[in-house]
Parts: sequence; structure tokens; C-alpha cells
Amino acid sequence: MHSRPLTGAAPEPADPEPAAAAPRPRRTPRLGLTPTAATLLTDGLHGSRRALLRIAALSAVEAAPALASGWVTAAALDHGFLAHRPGTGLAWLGILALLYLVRACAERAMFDSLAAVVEPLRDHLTRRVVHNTLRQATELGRDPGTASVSRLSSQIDATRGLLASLLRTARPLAATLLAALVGLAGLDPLLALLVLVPLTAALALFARSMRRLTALRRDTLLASEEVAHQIGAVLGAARDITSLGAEEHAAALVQAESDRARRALLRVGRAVTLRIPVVLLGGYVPLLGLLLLGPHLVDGRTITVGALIGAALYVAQSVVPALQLLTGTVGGYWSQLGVLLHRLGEVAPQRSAPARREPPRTSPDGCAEPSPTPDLTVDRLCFAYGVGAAPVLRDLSLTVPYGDHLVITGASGIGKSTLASLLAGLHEPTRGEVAFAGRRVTALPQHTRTRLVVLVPQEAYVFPGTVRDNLRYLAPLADDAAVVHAARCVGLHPLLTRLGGLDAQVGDPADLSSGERQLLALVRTYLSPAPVVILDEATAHLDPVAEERAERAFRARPGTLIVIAHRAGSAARARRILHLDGDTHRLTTRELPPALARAAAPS
Ligand SMILES: Nc1ncnc2c1ncn2[C@@H]1O[C@H](COP(=O)(O)OP(=O)(O)OP(=O)(O)O)[C@@H](O)[C@H]1O
Repeated sequence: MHSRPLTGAAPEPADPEPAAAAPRPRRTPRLGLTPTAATLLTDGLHGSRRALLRIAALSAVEAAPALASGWVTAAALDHGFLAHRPGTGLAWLGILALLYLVRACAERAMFDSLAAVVEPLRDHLTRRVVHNTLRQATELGRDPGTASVSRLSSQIDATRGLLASLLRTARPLAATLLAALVGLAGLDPLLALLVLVPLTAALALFARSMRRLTALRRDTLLASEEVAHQIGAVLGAARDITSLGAEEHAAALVQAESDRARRALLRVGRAVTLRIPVVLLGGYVPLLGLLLLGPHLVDGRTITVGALIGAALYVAQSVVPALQLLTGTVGGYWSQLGVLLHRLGEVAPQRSAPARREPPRTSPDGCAEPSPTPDLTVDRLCFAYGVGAAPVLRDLSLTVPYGDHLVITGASGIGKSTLASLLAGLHEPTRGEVAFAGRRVTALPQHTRTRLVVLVPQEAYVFPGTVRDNLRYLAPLADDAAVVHAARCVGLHPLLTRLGGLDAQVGDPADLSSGERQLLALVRTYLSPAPVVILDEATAHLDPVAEERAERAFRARPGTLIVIAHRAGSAARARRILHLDGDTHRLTTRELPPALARAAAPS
């Protein structure tokens, strides 16, 4: 998260792709689920249809006592106790007891099926989120960040837990409600109608309130994140604030954010109280109707006393508790699940909308050829980590013409990697800008930026899968011939043969050495259509000969090459060298010796 100025003035322009502070969904959520959340949930449950069917069947068995309770009570009264045959009455009640026993067995059997639904969902969410984190790491050279990874894994765990709780509570609830309605209709259709009309109105009211509740819960989540952000910004700039005497101003900003969070929480509290009218309308209004109309119906011999008491039992024992559960626990679980799934859906790419990537253009010899693009310009670039921190880069200006080969040198800790990240648009400059073809790199949409600039960091990401999958990650449509040719150009070929070809599985990436992982990452980048490649110590684990070969391949690859050098050899092979020394930045341009010039010439 980039830092924001401590000012109450006009807000910063919106980030084109805000990652953490997720935007409010544009479409109104249906029953609290946005399309993103709904897609993620249906995709996650896709493979669990059999387990879901089993759950539905067991739910039907579980609902049997609720279904029979009114009938059995009516029969026990009308044919047993009221007809002075207590034995018959007790026999009917015995049947009910038996059904409760069967229900207990079904409940026990349910747990295996629940696990068969929630565990695959958790795996699915983890795969999606890990996939995207890896994609960012491989395409952008971006550190996935332990804080966000642990936030995502706890969100995935919470989602799994919520779904399990929902299945445990909402499932018998739906079955009970349905059974009560069927039971009422079985007693007398008129009684069923008396309950059904207000119940439908109550459920419609509940559905409406759910949309609002989910939106409000989301506001609360974002508001509390904003409070944490604001406190972090104040703590990060504590020295500046003290020296400026701006303590009160900073405190007022934090106070304003926490007031906003408090108001959001109050709105959730008010929305939750809507459960009372829902229960009154759907549960107590039908009960009142039965009490008021029932005696007349009994007098007119439309229904029996047993049927009236049975109907009242259905409402009091099934409908009212079901509504209380629905508007309380289940509604809360559901809206939290909706908010979490939407947040995860923002991180995990949706299967229905896969990221589109252009195929790499290839020259006749199969080597990668970039899209036509112009220069990379750096204009009075300044950067500091954090508000009060000393700047790492000051007023750096530079143009890297398209097709150039620039090597950046400097002492350890001087800011080479920081500059590489700024060139790739991974950090927002504190002042000044980096532009590509005249457009600010940080303003480019992420998918455009990653097609234009690829940064390869020192620690290469290789993921479990085939060698082919790993190599074609940035060029999914490259054919095998192009991949093998790229492997030859970069020097991966001996390893490719040793591994067993493109179909070989990279089981555990840790089985490969650091240098082998770097070679795989280099070929992956070489194949990509990006016109600008930045190698940030990306060959550090290769021996000098392998490094020279890989760099030669990249020099011959059309496009701009920027290398953060860790060995003198890299600088010796460059046409231009930027030496960072923390104060003045020296840029040297020189003619290459003829042999190197030939090797560096675009093929
Ligand atoms: N995320 C960060 N937060 C705060 N300071 C940082 C961060 N990353 C780097 N720095 C600091 O910024 C300065 C420049 O770091 P950078 O990694 O860019 O240097 P470098 O020249 O690439 O070093 P090396 O050659 O050792 O990799 C260092 O003082 C470093 O401690």
C-alpha cells in the first residue's frame, strides 16, 4: 500500500487498479452475493455435486419429524386422547419418537458429506489465490508479501468455516420450513394459506434487508481497514508530525476515520434490528391468525381441534424458530460469506474471465519478437520508502531508447533494485515519473504493464507443473519449437534434456538449484512479448559462462534490456552504464568493441 499525504485536502486521484481497498461492486448484490462472489462459490462447489445431493437426501430424512409432528399430534389427539383411547394416542407419539431417532442417525452421517463439500471449496480457493499470487510474482517480479498471503489464507479458512456453519444451520432450517408448510397443507390447505401469505411477505422483506446488510458489512470492513491505514501513516511519520507540531491535525484525521467506522458499525446494528419485523410478520402474525380464525373454523366443522392445535404446533415449533435462525445466525453467516467471497474473488482470477494474453510474435528463427514500442523515460525521479524516510533516489533523469542495453551498477544498498521496481511500475515515485511510450507506467492497467515490462528478480519463481507450463507462462500460445529454440538461445537446453523434455514434471521446485530455477525464469521471460526486460541480478546464481550466454541471448532479443549488474562482466558487455552513487548519477555511453557489438546487434 503506498503512503498517502497527511492532509485533509482533496483526495488523491483514484488508483486505476486498487488492490487492497476493494471498490464497491457496481451491481446490487443478489441476496448479498455479488456476481464475483457467486461465480467463485459456484466454481468452488462445482465438483461437489454428489456430496451436495447426499446432503439434500439426508436433510429430507432429518426433516421427517418436523413434517410429521403436526399430523402425528392431530392424529394422537383426534383418534387417541380426545376419543378416550390413550393407548392409540401414545402409539402415535411413539412414531414421532422413532422419527426423532432416525433424524439423529442422519445428523451423524451428515458430517462426512459436509467435509466433502467444504474441503474441496477451500482447496479451490487456495489454488485460485495461489495461482494469482504466483502470476504476479512471475510477471511482475513482485514479492507476494507475507502479510497479504496470511490475510488471504485466514480469509480462505474463514470462508470454509462459514460455509460449514451455514450448511449445518441453514440446511435443517430450510428442510424444517418446507416440512412445516407441507405438513400444514396436509392438515388443511386453508391453514397452509393462512401461514404462507405472511411468511412469503416476511421472506421477501428479509431478502431485501440482506442486500443492504451485506453492503453495510462491507463498508464496515473497509472503514476499519482505513482506520488501520491512517494510524499506520501517522505512526510512520511520527517524527515529522512532532517536528511540524501537527499532532492535533494528525489526531483529528485518525478521529475522523474512526468516527466513520463507528457510524458504519451503527448502521449495521440498525439493519440487524430488521430481523424483529421479519419474525413478527412471518411467525407471529400467522399464529395470531390461527388463534383468531381457528375457533370459527372448528365451530363450522371445517377443521378439527386436533388439526388446529397441530397447525399451531407447526408454526410455533418450526416456523418461528426457523425465522429466528434465518434472520439471526444464518443471515449473519451468509452476509459475511458474501463479503469474504467477493474479497477473494477480487484476488483470484475468475475462470469465466481468463486473463487474455497476446501470443508472442516470433521471428522466422523462432526467437521472440516484441510489439513495436518506443522509449522508456525517467524524469526527475525521486523515491523514499515511507513518509519520513530518507530518499533512496533523488532527481534521476534518463532516457532508455527502444532497443538499448543499459547496465545499472552501484554499491550494495544504493538503490538499484528500487530503481528496477520503479522502472517496472511496481512502486509509485515520490516525485517525478517513469513513462513508457509517453505514458506513466504506474497509470497503465496492470495487464498492459505486464505485457510491456517484465522484471526478473534474483529469486526465480518456478511452480509445480510441467516444464512447458513454466516456460510458456508469459506466452501461453508459443509452440514447442519456439519454446525449445528459446531454451537453446538462453542455455537451458542441457537442463531441459536432463529433466526429460517439455512434458517433464517439475514436482517440487525446491529440487532444482537456484541457478536452474533462474534459467527457467529467464527462458520464460525471453519468450514473452514484452519489449522491455529488466534483469535484477537474475543471473546471479549462474556461473560466469552460463551468465554470459544468457545475457548474450537477451542482448540479441529485440527490445530494451536493462541489467542490474552484480558482476563486472555484465557492465563490460554493456553499451551504456548508469552508475548510482547516492548523490550524482553517472551515465556513461560508449562504443562497444566490434566483437561485442556484433553479439549485441539485433538478429
Ligand atoms: N521495502 C523497503 N522498505 C524500506 N527500505 C527499503 C525497502 N527496500 C529497500 N530499502 C532500502 O532502500 C535502500 C536501497 O535498497 P535496494 O535494494 O534498492 O539497493 P540495491 O542497490 O539493489 O542493493 P543490493 O545490491 O544489495 O541488492 C537500502 O537502504 C534498503 O535498505
